Parts: sequence; structure tokens; C-alpha cells
Amino acid sequence: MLKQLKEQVLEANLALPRHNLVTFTWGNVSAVDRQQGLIVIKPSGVEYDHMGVDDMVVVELETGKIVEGSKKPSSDTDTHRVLYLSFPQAGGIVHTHSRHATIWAQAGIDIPAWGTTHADYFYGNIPCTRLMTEAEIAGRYEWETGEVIVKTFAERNLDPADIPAVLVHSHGPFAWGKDADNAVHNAVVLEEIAYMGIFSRQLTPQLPDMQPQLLDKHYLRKHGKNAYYGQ
Ligand SMILES: O=C(CO)[C@@H](O)[C@H](O)COP(=O)(O)O
Repeated sequence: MLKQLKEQVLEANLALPRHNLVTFTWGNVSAVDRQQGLIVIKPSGVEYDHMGVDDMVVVELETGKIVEGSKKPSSDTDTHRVLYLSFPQAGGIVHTHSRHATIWAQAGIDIPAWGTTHADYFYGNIPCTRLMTEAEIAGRYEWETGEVIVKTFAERNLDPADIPAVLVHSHGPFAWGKDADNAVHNAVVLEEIAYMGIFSRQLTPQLPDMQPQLLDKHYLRKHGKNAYYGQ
């Protein structure tokens, strides 16, 4: 079981450069085994070309303690942990600095739902978190990053099962899904809509949000309400 999860996580990490979502090692994918309470995640700072299944690191979901693997887990492991602990349907999580989604994150603004490409995957704006406080940054930064993401969804009454992505202000995107492969798929779509959104907004600076009926038609037809993780 764990060997299979390691292979899935390796494949998902190798898909990041294939989809042009990363420069150097600026991205990480994990998956969770909720029965065993374990996360499998990419090793920190390892080139994707030199990454193998035995490099995957296994940590305890609750404590972050390394239970398998000789390398240091991704520097974002604690953010992944908070999201798994807070978003029960998430089976896989991706963090990258993909260029266009990171532009929106650095600008500190949501990506509005402007088209059916967006609506097929995300039931509304991709939210951008607020700036982190100095205390949060001085604290367990990666853990606090996860908590700011969770607070953003709670304060804005957003459902992470219907909007499986977020922009962390001044940092970059996180995406999730039912497994590692699905999370990468959502990360690719997020980068695509971020790219298209920049130019749509240039062409029409006062770009209106898409009609709610069209958003409903596309998202609910494909996922139904909260059916997202079921498929
Ligand atoms: O967000 C960051 C750094 O700002 C990280 O995502 C790194 O870019 C990748 O770190 P590792 O997963 O290799 O530790």
C-alpha cells in the first residue's frame, strides 16, 4: 500500500516539470494514507531528474515525525499536514511557484471565475489569502501558512471540495484533489486560468465575472455539489 502511494507521489512530482509548473525544485506533491495516518511527500531540494521512489519521505500526519526515508521532507510539509487535517476529502496536495498563478499571489488578488475553463474545475474565485502577520511569519511559518489558508476558506465560507486551490499572498499556489495525480491536474488548470486571466483582464480591464448560471451549469454538471472528491 505505502509502496504504491510512494510510486503515485513520485509520478505526480515528475509531472510538475513535464507540465512546466516548476523551475529548479520549486514545487512539491504529497499524498495521504488516512488509515495509517501517514503522508508521503517529495524530498526537499532534490532535482526531479534524480528523484526515485526510495527518495520519497514518509511522515506521520499528526506529528510530522519522519517514519521512513533518508532525506529531509519538503520544506512545505507542515503546510500539507495542516491542509490534510483540515480538509478531510483531500487525498493529494500540490504546491508550486508556477509563474502565472504566482503573479496573482504576489499581487494579492483572487482569480475571478471568468470562463468555463475555470468553471469546470472551481466553483467560484480562486481565493488569495491575506498577508501573514509578523507573528505568523516568525512562528512555525509553514504550519501558519496552512492555518491562514484554512482561515481564508472558513472566513469566506468557501468549500475546499468545490474550490480545490488557493493563492498564498506573496508566496504562491496550493492545489489539492482526491489523489496526487488529481491534485496535479488541478494545479495545471489553475496555472492555465491564471495565464489566461492576466491577458483577459488586459483586454478588458473592467472584465465582469461570468454569469452565475453559466458557472453553475458547468461546475454542477461536472461535479454536482460537493461531488468533487467522489469521482
Ligand atoms: O515555497 C517554497 C520556497 O519558498 C518551496 O516550495 C520550495 O520552492 C520547494 O521546497 P522543497 O519542496 O524542495 O523543500
